Amino acid sequence: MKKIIKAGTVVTAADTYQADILIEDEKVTKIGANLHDSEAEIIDAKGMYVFPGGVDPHTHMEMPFGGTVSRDDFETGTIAAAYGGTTTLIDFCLTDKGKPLSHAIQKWHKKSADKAVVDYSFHLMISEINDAVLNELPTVIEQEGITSFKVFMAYKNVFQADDETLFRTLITAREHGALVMVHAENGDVVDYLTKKALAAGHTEPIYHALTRPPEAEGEATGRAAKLTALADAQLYVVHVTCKEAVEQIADARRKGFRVWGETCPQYLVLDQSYMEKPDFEGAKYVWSPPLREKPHQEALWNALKSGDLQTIGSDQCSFDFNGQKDLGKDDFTKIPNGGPFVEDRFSVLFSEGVKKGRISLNQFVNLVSTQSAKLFGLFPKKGTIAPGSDADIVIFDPNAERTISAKTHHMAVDYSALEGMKVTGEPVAVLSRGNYVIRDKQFVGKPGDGQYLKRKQFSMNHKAESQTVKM
Ligand SMILES: NC(=O)NCCC(=O)O
Ligand SMILES: [Zn+2]
Ligand SMILES: [Zn+2]
Repeated sequence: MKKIIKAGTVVTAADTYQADILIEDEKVTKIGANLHDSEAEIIDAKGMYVFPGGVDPHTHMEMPFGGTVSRDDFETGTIAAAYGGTTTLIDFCLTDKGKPLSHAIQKWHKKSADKAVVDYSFHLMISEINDAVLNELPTVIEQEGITSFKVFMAYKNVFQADDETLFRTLITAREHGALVMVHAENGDVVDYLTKKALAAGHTEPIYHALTRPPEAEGEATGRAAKLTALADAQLYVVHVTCKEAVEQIADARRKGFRVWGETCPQYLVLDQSYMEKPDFEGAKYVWSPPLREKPHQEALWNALKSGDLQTIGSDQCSFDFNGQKDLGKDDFTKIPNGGPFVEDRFSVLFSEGVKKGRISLNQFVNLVSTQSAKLFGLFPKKGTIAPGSDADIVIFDPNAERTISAKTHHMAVDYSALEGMKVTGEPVAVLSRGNYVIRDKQFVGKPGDGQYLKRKQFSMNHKAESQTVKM
């Protein structure tokens, strides 16, 4: 069925203009004034922004972690994403040492294929480099279209890889045109500080933050950036939380190295003091790296504005407060790390960023959609509104006001980290490849309609930043 989105304000990373959009066969086919087609359904977007669907580069759906499994799966998680204006997400596929990579990838396909309501793809965790892994990687890249590898520099004795593994992954990624992602914290330092805190009898949630200082994140970020330079490779640092890490990324970029950084809405709007809430409520705010003291928020906003950080991920990894977070009631190290944000990523950035004058409208689109599509090999199919692009479109009321609450959100988790927060701006309708997933603020999609996306390789002549972003 053809559709024409009429009279909206179309916003891309590069432009803001008034136009109609014709959608045929899942694609945008025409953009212009006064478009007409007698067969098309007309969608009135007067007074609305028309954004490309959000691309969330960082989610963990139904992920085994911390002795439990993250609460939102590919069904509830992608429905919540759609409500929030996200039409593509890239989830982290966890591998097991000693097992074929294909084993993990098949597991992730099984979890997602019949459940996802919007399109999705996978990053692949690399925990070891050996002949078996090296032999399998060309298939992973060419047949599965997985062109980004994740290495954890933290979570000692669980996911943490050593520097040799990181360095060899970087070299391998360069050879295969893939992008390496790191969780950058010095896991050995964190492990030492954690043991010391526990030995001193400190068990409360706040000690999660106190044992993971910003310096440990800055050190690991700098180390990863330097190894990237040495390997002549390309690096994406996930969930950057602090000034120390931003400085390392900015420094590497100034020197011309191919290093990018992501932050998450939680680090922009919440701070370390939340972890001191009484009655164990601080556990709701346990992420790794942890929430930081308030001044770091300023550094992150400045980095988004200046371009030192380029993307916003949700790091969706939700655990119920009752029955999951409380695994750590007597020991902060047993609190499952992570929180629910896939639904709120887009509107929090609009409300706190654009509405409060911290970033421009076009920077907003770049951060929540375009730049992730470019870096992860999905552009221009995803991440923009242009003839030939998938018709992944958000019709957004910039003046709608609402209060975030677990009572009304669509994630499967029993709390919201943003309970009571007022935001301005809300998706009214969301299209995924031309089909409604959200209509009149209600979900109308279908589990299984989301398609798995094979992604392009990261080329050495990558043009990720060549398109001008309006400031
Ligand atoms: N960030 C977090 O606390 N949980 C999700 C796993 C990760 O990204 O490290
Ligand atoms: Zn992480
Ligand atoms: Zn994560």
